Amino acid sequence: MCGIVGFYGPDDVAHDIVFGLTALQHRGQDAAGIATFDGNFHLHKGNGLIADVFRPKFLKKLKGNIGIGHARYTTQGSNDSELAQPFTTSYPFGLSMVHNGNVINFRDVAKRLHEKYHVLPKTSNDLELIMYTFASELRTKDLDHLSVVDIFDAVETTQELVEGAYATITVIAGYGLLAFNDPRGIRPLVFGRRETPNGPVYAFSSESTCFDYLGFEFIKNVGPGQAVFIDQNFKVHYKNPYQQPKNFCVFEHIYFAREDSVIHGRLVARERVRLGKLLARRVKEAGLQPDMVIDVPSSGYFAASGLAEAIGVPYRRGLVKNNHMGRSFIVSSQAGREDVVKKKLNPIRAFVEGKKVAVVDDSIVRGTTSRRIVRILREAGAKEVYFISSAPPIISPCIYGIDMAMSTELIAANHTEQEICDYIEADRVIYQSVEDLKELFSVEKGHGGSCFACFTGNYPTGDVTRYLRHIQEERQSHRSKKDKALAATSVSAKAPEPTEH
Ligand SMILES: O=P(O)(O)OC[C@H]1O[C@H](OP(=O)(O)OP(=O)(O)O)[C@H](O)[C@@H]1O
Ligand SMILES: NC(=O)CC[C@H](N)C(=O)O
Ligand code: SF4
Ligand SMILES: [Mg+2]
Repeated sequence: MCGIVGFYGPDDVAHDIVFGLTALQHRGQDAAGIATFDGNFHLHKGNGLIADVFRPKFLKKLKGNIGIGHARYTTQGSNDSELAQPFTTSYPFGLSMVHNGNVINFRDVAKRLHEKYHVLPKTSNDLELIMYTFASELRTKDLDHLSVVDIFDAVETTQELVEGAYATITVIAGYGLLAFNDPRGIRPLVFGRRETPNGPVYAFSSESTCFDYLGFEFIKNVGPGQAVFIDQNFKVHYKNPYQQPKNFCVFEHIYFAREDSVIHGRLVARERVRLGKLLARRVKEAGLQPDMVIDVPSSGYFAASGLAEAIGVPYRRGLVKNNHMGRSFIVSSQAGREDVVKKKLNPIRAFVEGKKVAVVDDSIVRGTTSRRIVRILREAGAKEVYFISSAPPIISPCIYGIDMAMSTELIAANHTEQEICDYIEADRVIYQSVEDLKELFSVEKGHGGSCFACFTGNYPTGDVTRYLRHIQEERQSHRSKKDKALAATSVSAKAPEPTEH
């Protein structure tokens, strides 16, 4: 995931950036960063949530009427704070860049940068590869008179060379604010504008929800291969330098994006209700007659309400979530995820006791959440528990910016539905069908093409075996380091045994 924003207007933009990132916090909790420019770049980044990283004293230093921000959910490299975005470079121009996504041909891109430009990325964050490819292409232009055509040319070469998913925003010092998407538009990016007494402010954001908070008017999606550049005179330039057929991530609709965001013209909440309604047929075919439908908060809510409506049984909130625990799925170690799930959800016994409960979640990834939930519902007295997933079984890793890259972790990649049901100790497991999902997001229904790779194994960028092999090795080494560190912390954080006197 990752949340990105960029602002350019007549006044300082740091506060807008912080508000914008806060609205996108659900997209990344590992680290956050902001870069602004007022003749010099001002950069502040660190590990943690937006509210922790950007205390008021740091905000004061972030001067400038142009800037970008990032909420990171690590998919490449480690969680170290120096790998947090934005990244900056000073040659051939001052550039500062953020991205959401994942580069999959990073070895080829790194090799070319080295051989052709003698550039060596300093870290393992894939953002550097996009940024240096773009910067290196700018070097080939007339550096005294960089034009909009030159900028879009450099975007085109970057889009041709860099494979994978990348929605990007870049401050080009002294020139303006640029946003471009990968050729297939896998990740979301929207463009908007707000009028102020001093002139217009332009903004880019991963999701439109951020515009609602900040009073921006939506202008357009920055879709497949598209680029938008706002120059120093606040003139907006559009170009589609290099496009491939659209393959927007369908999982953004199922889970990642916020319910109040509109993505490619579709309100996320409404699509989730539709997904819930589609599940009704499967529940009926299985002969299930639940007494109530409950959701796994928060992201299961809309699908649960859609299912309840379609099968004519009451919806209840049967599980209460501690909102301060964050998303378990994007915690980067298994031990950490289990800890979050444990502390996060509490059942309402009076509602579920003695009932046949259909519990709806957006998806089952590793099975950590579902297993725990079935258990707590049974402990609270539920007579039967049917676990219903509004996503189909996830059988293949995502390589486009979602951290479920290891097949070994995906429960549906290696187990039948019955085995999953046994593992999570439910009376029945029901999944959305891939056909129904494809029908809902079909080209005919005006959605354009979608990526369904984690449900089908067909990747829009073609054969990805080489990438998968490499990333699995890399993940394994980061994970084991992380899990060891977490285990060590939980031991040292344990209360000391009372001593006898
Ligand atoms: O099978 P698992 O590996 O447990 O992953 C699936 C769970 O992860 C997500 O929830 P999460 O707690 O991350 O966030 P949410 O509060 O936004 O639903 C998702 O909504 C599922 O509940
Ligand atoms: N989820 C993302 O978009 C991650 C962006 C980038 N690959 C990183 O790890 O920082
Ligand atoms: S593989 Fe799945 S999660 Fe990844 S981009 Fe495609 S649909 Fe989205
Ligand atoms: Mg969840």
